[in-house]
Amino acid sequence: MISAFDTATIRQAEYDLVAHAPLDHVMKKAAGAVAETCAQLIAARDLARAGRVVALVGGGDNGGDALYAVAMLARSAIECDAVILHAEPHPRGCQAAEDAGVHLVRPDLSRSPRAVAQAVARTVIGCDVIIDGLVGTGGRGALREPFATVVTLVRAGLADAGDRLGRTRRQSPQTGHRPGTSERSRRPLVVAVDTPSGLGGEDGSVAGVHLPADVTVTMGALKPQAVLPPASYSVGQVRLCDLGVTISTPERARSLGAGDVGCAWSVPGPSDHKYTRGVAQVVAGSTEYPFTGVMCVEAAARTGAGMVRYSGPAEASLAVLSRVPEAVGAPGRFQACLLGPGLSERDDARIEQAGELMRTAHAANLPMVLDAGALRAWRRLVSQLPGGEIGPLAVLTPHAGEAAMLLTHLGAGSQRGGISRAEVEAEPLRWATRLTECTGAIVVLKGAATLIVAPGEIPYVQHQAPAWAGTAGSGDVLAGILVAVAAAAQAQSEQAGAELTQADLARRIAAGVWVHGTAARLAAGLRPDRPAAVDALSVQAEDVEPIGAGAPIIATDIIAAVPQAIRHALAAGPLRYAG
Ligand SMILES: NC(=O)C1=CN([C@@H]2O[C@H](COP(=O)(O)OP(=O)(O)OC[C@H]3O[C@@H](n4cnc5c(N)ncnc54)[C@H](OP(=O)(O)O)[C@@H]3O)[C@@H](O)[C@H]2O)[C@@H](O)CC1
Ligand SMILES: Nc1ncnc2c1ncn2[C@@H]1O[C@H](COP(=O)(O)OP(=O)(O)O)[C@@H](O)[C@H]1O
Repeated sequence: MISAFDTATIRQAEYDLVAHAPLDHVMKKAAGAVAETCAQLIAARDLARAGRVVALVGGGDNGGDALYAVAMLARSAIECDAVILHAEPHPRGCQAAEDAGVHLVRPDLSRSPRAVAQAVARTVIGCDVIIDGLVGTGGRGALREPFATVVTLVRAGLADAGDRLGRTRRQSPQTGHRPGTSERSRRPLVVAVDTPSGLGGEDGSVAGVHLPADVTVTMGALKPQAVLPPASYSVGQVRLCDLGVTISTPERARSLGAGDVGCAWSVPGPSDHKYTRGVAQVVAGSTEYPFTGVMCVEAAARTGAGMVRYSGPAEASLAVLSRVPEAVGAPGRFQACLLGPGLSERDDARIEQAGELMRTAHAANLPMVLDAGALRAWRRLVSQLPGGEIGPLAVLTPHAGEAAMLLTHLGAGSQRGGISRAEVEAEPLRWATRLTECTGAIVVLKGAATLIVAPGEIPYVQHQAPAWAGTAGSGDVLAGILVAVAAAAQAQSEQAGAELTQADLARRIAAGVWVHGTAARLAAGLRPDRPAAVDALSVQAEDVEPIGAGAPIIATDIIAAVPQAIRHALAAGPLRYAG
């Protein structure tokens, strides 16, 4: 499990730590992790020369970390510059850097932000690694000048370097030349100290310009920006430097890893059979989208449901049964239902059928997954339930557009009017939380990072899915996985004679989201574990996964890879013994 804590909590824990150990001692540990990371990245460039690092230094302890880091690198013969962008940089850090032979660049800070930024841009040209030590946890609000212009210009320079690299690659068919490893990684890599400068929001929101990192070496514990979108899209690979801080307050957000999923996963034993493994009922597909049901049903079956029942229009049923003959068309008992993928609001018969199943599930307190068409038909469906309440075991799976639509419909926005998709994308945690508050349901807000939020619970955020997963039908596959997971959770509770709780269901659903993302990774040819926050010193440079790694996939490829993803989770989970 990866846990992120509020910045204020971590800062307090750091204060408690430095009350017992000298701050410089702790800073040198932090700086050591940054230096080690830079050295690994440079080693992976396979250069004929020693490599060159430029640190951007602000006025706080974050700048101090950067200065100590370049001091360490300079002592191992790497050429280092430190650009001092504050009138009062960390004095002992400056001294250490100077003593180690770091070239200190001091732009005239009385000049315009553009002039200062140009001096920075000149210094970073041709370097291998930029250390971003402008601001860390002490950052407040949007970056001020000259940092904002410095960051804007450095970003533009990095984009340019990337473009030039792209042109080199495109030339290769004519020249027959294939860029080598060092050539391919010519763009300077950005290593953020603690947190990329400009990413200060506690809820993952981003205000103003920021410097995206390839690697973020974070100190003590993960900050919210490391896991919460959209900020988390700019942290690159996160490496945790364990300073030995102790935090006893609850997390801000958590992410399940393979081992957690392995623990949470229902595995059949000798006394199990299809009914104890969970029966999933799917209402999906329509005359307009007859194949949607195929994806939901096959995904549910491959996720391990004991049985999948399917209801849909005749042409869709035919498509489902010819692709998944194991599916059962007859109605009957079920432990969780999925309503909505490919459901057209104009298809009254199907909406009526979904409504009936929803009433059955609601009366029996069974989990139900509501996706796509069921979210659009919210008013018609939910008004039929006692008190118009969907219940705690409902799982809503909107993407940002559907979440905006539902929030608007529920009157959750400001008085001015509705909520837009862009607003949800800018503050996904805020709006997913609002949606759980309005409905009492578990909300799975889909995106590059998918949030799983239940009222009063610590939210889960899962980042496994590569961007290749954003393809038509991928959400239907997810919905199929989730109904199987929910059915298994309900079946297991029935076996144990206990009620399935919302918190337990939310955790299982997060495990299902992990399986979807990991299956997409495997299908795209990526290794199953996305490089994640781990011990700073144990990771190799090749663990930095570039954007665009992998290959295109279609939704059915994800389904095919589901068993392999589950196998990976079970292998990482606990050993299980019968009895
Ligand atoms: N404490 C510990 O135990 C350890 C702490 N460690 C490290 O220290 C970091 C925290 O250090 P910190 O508290 O000095 O804050 P830091 O992030 O450097 O920022 C302060 C500077 O930023 C400036 N500034 C703020 N907002 C700004 C804006 N919007 N735009 C522009 N400037 C802005 C602010 O300026 P001011 O507002 O004061 O004028 C001030 O100069 C933490 O992230 C970790 O890396 C490690 O060494 C391990 C041990
Ligand atoms: N950029 C992205 N990176 C990773 N996953 C993505 C990205 N964009 C979309 N996804 C995932 O793809 C799925 C798309 O779901 P949805 O929008 O409902 O598609 P559809 O309705 O076509 O099935 C979701 O699981 C979402 O998390």
